Amino acid sequence: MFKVLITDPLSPQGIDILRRAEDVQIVEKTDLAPEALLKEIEDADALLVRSQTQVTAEVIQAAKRLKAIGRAGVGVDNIDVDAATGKGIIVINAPDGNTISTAEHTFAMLIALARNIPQAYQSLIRGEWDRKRFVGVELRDKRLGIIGLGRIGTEVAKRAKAFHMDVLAYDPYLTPDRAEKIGIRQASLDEVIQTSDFITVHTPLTKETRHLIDSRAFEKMKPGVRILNCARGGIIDEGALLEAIQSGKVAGAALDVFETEPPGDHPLLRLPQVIATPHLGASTREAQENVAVDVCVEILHILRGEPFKNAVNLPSIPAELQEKLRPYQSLAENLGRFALQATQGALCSVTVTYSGELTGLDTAPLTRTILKGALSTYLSDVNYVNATFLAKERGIRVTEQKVSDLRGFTNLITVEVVTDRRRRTVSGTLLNGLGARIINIDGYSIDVLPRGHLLLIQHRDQPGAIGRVGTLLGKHGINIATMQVGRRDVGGQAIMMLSVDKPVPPEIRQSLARLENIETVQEIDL
Ligand SMILES: NC(=O)c1ccc[n+]([C@@H]2O[C@H](COP(=O)([O-])OP(=O)(O)OC[C@H]3O[C@@H](n4cnc5c(N)ncnc54)[C@H](O)[C@@H]3O)[C@@H](O)[C@H]2O)c1
Ligand SMILES: O=C(O)[C@H](O)COP(=O)(O)O
Repeated sequence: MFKVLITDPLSPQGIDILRRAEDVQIVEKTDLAPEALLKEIEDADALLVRSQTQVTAEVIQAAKRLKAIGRAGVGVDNIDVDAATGKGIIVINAPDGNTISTAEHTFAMLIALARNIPQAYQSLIRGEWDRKRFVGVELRDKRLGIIGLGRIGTEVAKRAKAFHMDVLAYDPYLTPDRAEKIGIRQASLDEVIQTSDFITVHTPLTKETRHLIDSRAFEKMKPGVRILNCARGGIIDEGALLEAIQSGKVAGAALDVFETEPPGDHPLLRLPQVIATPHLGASTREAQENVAVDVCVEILHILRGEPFKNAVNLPSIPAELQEKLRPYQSLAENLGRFALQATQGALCSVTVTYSGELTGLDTAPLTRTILKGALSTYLSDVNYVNATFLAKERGIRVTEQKVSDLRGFTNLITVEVVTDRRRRTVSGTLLNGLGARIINIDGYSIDVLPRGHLLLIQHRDQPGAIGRVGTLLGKHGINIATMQVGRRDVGGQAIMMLSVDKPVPPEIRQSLARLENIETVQEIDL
């Protein structure tokens, strides 16, 4: 039974999906105090949140079984994604479900800001009839500067064009092709800031975008500019905005989000030029249904070990590529495990070489699997999510290359590991209809099924060495299932690769290593 903890209000349409799942126990506790969350998360398998719950490193550390954190929405700035990645916890979001709602909300704010609608309404319900004070401005022919032209920014741009606005956008990751397709002009941040009549931000809140609009930016703006933030508090420096409004530089601002939420008695909210909503961008029935359904479906997939999408801490793999790589996954993991177990010592670097039909594919997911296999030799909590992160954290160099040398196979994966003790190279292939095989170790050709208990013995190619190994294992009741011998020169260095029916205890391995002409003995468990 999987415990799914829900700590922010989620649409019942999503929760019902989990309710119908026989392997899920739902614990729905919104407004948990931080201490109570630390307790409740301990035995949870998944956590579902919106933007309110602060999923800090402390919360993630307290979790003993957590496999996934689902964000029913876009922004994950309330989740310590690095801490989750370090612990191998998948973080997913629901990026598409609230785009239209947030774009429409931004547009509602834009019009309300241009025509002073909230202020006029307040005045009217106070019993006044003031038509002079609330004279607004038209949107037609005004320049709208959009900072961040992703999903929401693009929808805002389309609506602005319908209102005959002159749309300019700054987004460092926007290609000229996309800008042309949307029908807007791409510009530098400075041009957007200096020439726009309205400026709206639609970036995530990151180290790069925090206070992207600060006092220096306000200085460069056109007098009378109007500012909108329906993305994240903190992209605009609230102190600088306050000064810019008070000085008369900025004519008005529309804010849906704040650096601290709720903002409390914020000085910006006391200014008549500021209109605001309490983070309502995604608050429509449609958006909430969309994001809750999306995230609940995906969380079930993750818990059940099925393919899923929208992971924030994993690169997304197109379904077609996943299909092509799937047969190689187990070989890749076993090559990683084999290489490091056969080598021992502190891992310094891993080089993976792909040949044959693999050269035409994006093999990064396989390299990640190889790393997972290798690191699982000495780390207990390594998984597909944190393998690359843990390797980086430990300063392990990971290199991927593609070559045409196939040695007669249609596909070939070669893993070279370098530890503080030695270097080892292991190659494997997927044989058509016969499954995976390890076909080479350090240049010695072999043919071994990568599974079960294996013994890798390095010896000198002398008469009697093989017999002595067989006799000693037999004496201790260890049955040899298969044995392969590889050598380069007669009488020189050689290897034996044995698969045995049960684990070989350390004292027997030591006895084997003391036999005449035997040099090293490594046990490998796959
Ligand atoms: N108010 C709300 O209720 C609400 C609802 C949904 C989303 N949001 C916020 O809106 C943000 C945008 O959502 P989205 O779905 O459009 O995301 P998105 O990922 O589709 O778009 C973000 C865009 O910002 C751009 N960007 C990143 N760094 C930038 C920088 N330094 N300068 C300029 N552009 C930069 C990216 O290239 C991308 O195109 C989310 O991150 C979230 O914080 C708020
Ligand atoms: O990033 C988002 O999706 C929005 O800010 C919505 O946040 P919410 O789920 O708390 O409304």
